[in-house]
Amino acid sequence: MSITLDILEVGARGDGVADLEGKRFFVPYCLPAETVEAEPLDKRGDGTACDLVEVLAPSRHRVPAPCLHFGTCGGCALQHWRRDVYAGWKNDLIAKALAQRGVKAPTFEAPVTCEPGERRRADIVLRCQGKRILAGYHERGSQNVVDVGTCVVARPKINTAIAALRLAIKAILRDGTSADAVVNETDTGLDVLIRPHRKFELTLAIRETLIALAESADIARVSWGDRATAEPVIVRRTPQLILGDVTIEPPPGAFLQATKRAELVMRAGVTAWLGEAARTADLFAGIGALSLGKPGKLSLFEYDRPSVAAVDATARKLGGNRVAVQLRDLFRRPLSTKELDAFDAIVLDPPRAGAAAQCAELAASKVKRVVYGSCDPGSFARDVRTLQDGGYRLEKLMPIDQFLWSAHVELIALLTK
Ligand SMILES: C[S@@+](CC[C@H](N)C(=O)[O-])C[C@H]1O[C@@H](n2cnc3c(N)ncnc32)[C@H](O)[C@@H]1O
Repeated sequence: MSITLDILEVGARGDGVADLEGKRFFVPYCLPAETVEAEPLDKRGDGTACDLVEVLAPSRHRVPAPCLHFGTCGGCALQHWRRDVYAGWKNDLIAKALAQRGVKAPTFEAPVTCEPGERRRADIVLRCQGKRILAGYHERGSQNVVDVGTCVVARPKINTAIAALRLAIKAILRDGTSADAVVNETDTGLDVLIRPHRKFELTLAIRETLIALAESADIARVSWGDRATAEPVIVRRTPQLILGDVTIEPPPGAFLQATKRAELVMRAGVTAWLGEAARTADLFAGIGALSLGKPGKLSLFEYDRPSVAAVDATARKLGGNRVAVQLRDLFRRPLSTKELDAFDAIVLDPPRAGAAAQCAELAASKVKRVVYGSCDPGSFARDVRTLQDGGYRLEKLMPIDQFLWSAHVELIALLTK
């Protein structure tokens, strides 16, 4: 049975939040001050998740969504919100998380916003359903696949690859089977890793299909298999990322910042805020996108083997002993305070869970400058509180909206001691 709700705010997951008779409700695709009809579904946290049935009284900030799939596709949650008001909400997510942890925050730097058509990394689901191949993203809250013609946030070349993958995979998948494709746009072209969801022998016929796929969509490299064991089937050009004066060949399916603009802004933050630090450590370094090319000695720490191998190959090409990389699980074995004290500056850019154990060690260190990149305001605020208790000040913070129209937000921050 549906109920009528007044939406109070948009919560951290991008849903409208309402209170009715002391109970909390979460409704997708709503905006503050709207009255909506909603269908209560399941319990979620301290409230109930609902389906939106109808917007009865729309907000004056509601705008037409630019994508046909909006409302079904799980990729975007907030295309219906006027851009400036939406941008302010993203800043508030960070400010609220810091305030909840009692962190003293500076006035934020002007936020960096990314535009439609800028996403250079996409995880595409490929599924054979009867005679059809579906190629796109999961539906919101479901394992169903939305067959996406054009993704408005993705780079045009990624859309070309989705269309070509849909055609090519028809010759590979049988009814009821699926795969996914990590599509990265590098600085020298598309790098596609196809991961079948069950064991598939890489036959000659599949190889020929993948070679034809690469030709048809001008893909630089197509690989097959898991990230750890991926086999490049065709390399028409070497995928490369250009990081200042340094060039690196990312492994198939490598983590890339979601937009090139965000990568450049974050690199510029590291350069400007760390200055000429003689010895820098980059923790959770991935392929070194934030630090490679920096002056001085650089030590990178990362637990993904293919990324470490890629950085090591680049370090060897550079020669000398300026760049070193270590395979290390920083959740289980964070750098100790003593190890950290060997550096003048630290860059850290952990996954969504943040870096609790590493920040406990860092808080007790003598390191003067820390640049922290984060994609989760909650874990960031928790870690900064630990650093603040250890004597660090949060000096600068720049919000970066590289996950356009989702509830996620990136940021880069400077802490000093
Ligand atoms: C947000 S990405 C940042 C990568 C890099 N800084 C960049 O800008 O491309 C987080 C990185 O942390 C790595 N990572 C995740 N868990 C880790 C762990 N326990 N120890 C070390 N690295 C980890 C991931 O493999 C990934 O490369």
